[in-house]
Amino acid sequence: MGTEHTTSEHESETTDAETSRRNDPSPDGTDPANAADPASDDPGSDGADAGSNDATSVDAVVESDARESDDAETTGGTGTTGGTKESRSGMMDNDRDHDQSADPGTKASPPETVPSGSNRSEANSSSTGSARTTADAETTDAETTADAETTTDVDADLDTGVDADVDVAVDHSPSRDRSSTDVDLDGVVFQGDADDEDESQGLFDDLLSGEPIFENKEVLRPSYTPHELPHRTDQINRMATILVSALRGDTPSNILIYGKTGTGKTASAKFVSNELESTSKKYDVPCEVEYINCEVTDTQYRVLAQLANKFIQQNQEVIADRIDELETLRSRVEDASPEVENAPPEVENAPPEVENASHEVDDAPLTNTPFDDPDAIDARIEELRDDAETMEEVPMTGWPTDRVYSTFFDAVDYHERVAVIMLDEIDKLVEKSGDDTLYNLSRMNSELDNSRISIMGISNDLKFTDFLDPRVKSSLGEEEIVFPPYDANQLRDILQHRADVAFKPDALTEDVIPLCAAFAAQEHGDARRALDLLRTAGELAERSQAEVIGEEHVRQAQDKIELDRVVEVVRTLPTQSKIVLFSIILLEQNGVHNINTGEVFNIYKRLCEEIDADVLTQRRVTDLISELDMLGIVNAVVVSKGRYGRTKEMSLSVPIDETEAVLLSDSRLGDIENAQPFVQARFDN
Ligand SMILES: Nc1ncnc2c1ncn2[C@@H]1O[C@H](COP(=O)(O)OP(=O)(O)OP(=O)(O)O)[C@@H](O)[C@H]1O
Repeated sequence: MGTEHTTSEHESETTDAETSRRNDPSPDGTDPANAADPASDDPGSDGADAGSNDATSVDAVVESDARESDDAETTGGTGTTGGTKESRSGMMDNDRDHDQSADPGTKASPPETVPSGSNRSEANSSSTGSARTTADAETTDAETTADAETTTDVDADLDTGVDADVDVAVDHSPSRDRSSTDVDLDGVVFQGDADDEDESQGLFDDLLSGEPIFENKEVLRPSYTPHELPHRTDQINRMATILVSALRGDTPSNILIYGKTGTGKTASAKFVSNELESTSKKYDVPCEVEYINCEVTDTQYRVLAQLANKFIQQNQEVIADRIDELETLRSRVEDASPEVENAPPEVENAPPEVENASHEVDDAPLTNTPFDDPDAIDARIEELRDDAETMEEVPMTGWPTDRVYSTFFDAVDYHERVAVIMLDEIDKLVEKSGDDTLYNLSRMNSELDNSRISIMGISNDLKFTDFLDPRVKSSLGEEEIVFPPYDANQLRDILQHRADVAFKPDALTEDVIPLCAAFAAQEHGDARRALDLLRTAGELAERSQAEVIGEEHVRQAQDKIELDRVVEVVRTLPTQSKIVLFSIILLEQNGVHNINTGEVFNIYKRLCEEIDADVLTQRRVTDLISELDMLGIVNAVVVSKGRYGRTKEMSLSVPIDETEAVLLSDSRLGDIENAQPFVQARFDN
């Protein structure tokens, strides 16, 4: 396999990319918010028109006018976007004056804007069942009806087996189409319920009728990559300082990033990677970042296979570009050639100015190229095609690991480049499959001829390096960057930046952000939790058709998130723990306070017998209670009973009804029809 040194036209690529970004009204070129939001199909304005072409076209004009005005507003926002995107790309070349505050997310939000203003009133007036038609609409419809009504004779073979002449009155008018489709069968008129077929029942209209609170909800989702990361400037600058060597053609040191969950590790690393890649394109320095989430890709085989396939894909693109360039060069050589007989016929017939132009362009196209004659170009094109053909993608299973490794090795070394491999949740990879992958990756540079790799590991487990081979540990941890938890004030800033983009102006009362920040600060300064709270509070407010989000919505959101967490934890408990928890619930339901281990054990035993489960010893049950305590499901304290020794007294820390419902949804516990007798018998043993 030959070695290709890239000469692809990065400058023109960059320009194209920038142009398309400027023209694109969405924050990232693709706006998941708009794509995902069902309201973007403008349900409000369509309802009335279903089934009538005439009506549809009339309304479509009105609607498109309304949309045009919306679009005009949207375009204003687009300018901001382009500016922000462009300014971001200056980070690696020390142009840090970019305006991070102009977040692209501020722009266009078609789904929410459609139902508001003039479109909104049209939506409301036109799509909620028969009583919905407005006076204006009726006038227009009435005018249209007179001309539009036609009658068609249809031979219908009915179920009765009788051929009958059926007169179908087809009414093209909007109003008739909306109200009925009447079938006249030998004088008997069957009234079809056109409302059922052609119109919505207004299910969504009420929900759409309130002012939307969100401007762009996606900005609060975990999948959104923010374009500004307050309170992470130091960490971002440190990463940039280390990685800038990649742009100088040197190998950057490996980096390990630590920090608790939700402290912005992934968001910051991705931000820096995007900057690195866009700057590398700008300066035409081959540098790529490959991201792997090791929670999902957690074996050596899969990590290497995924990397190999990504590099193979990139190599194919590089080869295709190179072949294009060579073919262009080849045709310039042909055009410049005096041997007219070699020229294709259409060139002979071309108008004189075209022929002259092509001769003017280049008299000696091979000067300053490694090729002496056209045959050498052809040979190189052939060689590149062979390379592309021999690059075989790695299947997701089935190959021996050393074959996967060598395929990855060849792929990464195919041309000159610096590759940064970002291993998110790197501790999960080590936990699942040891440190072989990291060992192999960290010693690759000494064997690579054309390329260099650098590893960026991200982990929220500070201790995972304890399990690494000392060589791997020292190589991986060349640079370490710690992400401390956010405090409430920092979370407040983060939320404020996002809220400015996510919500309509004045959608939040002033205590909402501080409260979300305070709740999340209690959860070890987790920005993800803070954003979830804010989004959920907005959704709850929207659901209750409130005009603004208030403190009560944040509290409800906190309860909801907490409950969701509990439900998930309880649902995934092992059966034995579920039986223990169910015993505690039964005791609480019967008014027992300060429940002790003995009481729990007695009921637990009965329940196990009832559902044919193994009965564990009381000591094991005590351990399971401690685990439930650690998960925050029960609150257990050890109390001394004097000469009777010590015991655990416990109470439930989670909502009793919801927890019971989750437990009973387990097929084994759900079989217990009436558990009361077990509780009555709790003192029997
Ligand atoms: N400084 C910040 N500014 C804006 N948003 C932030 C900031 N820090 C974190 N976030 C947001 O918080 C969420 C969690 O961040 P991220 O995924 O980067 O955390 P993490 O430290 O990688 O967490 P984990 O270890 O659980 O993967 C993301 O939605 C991210 O956009």
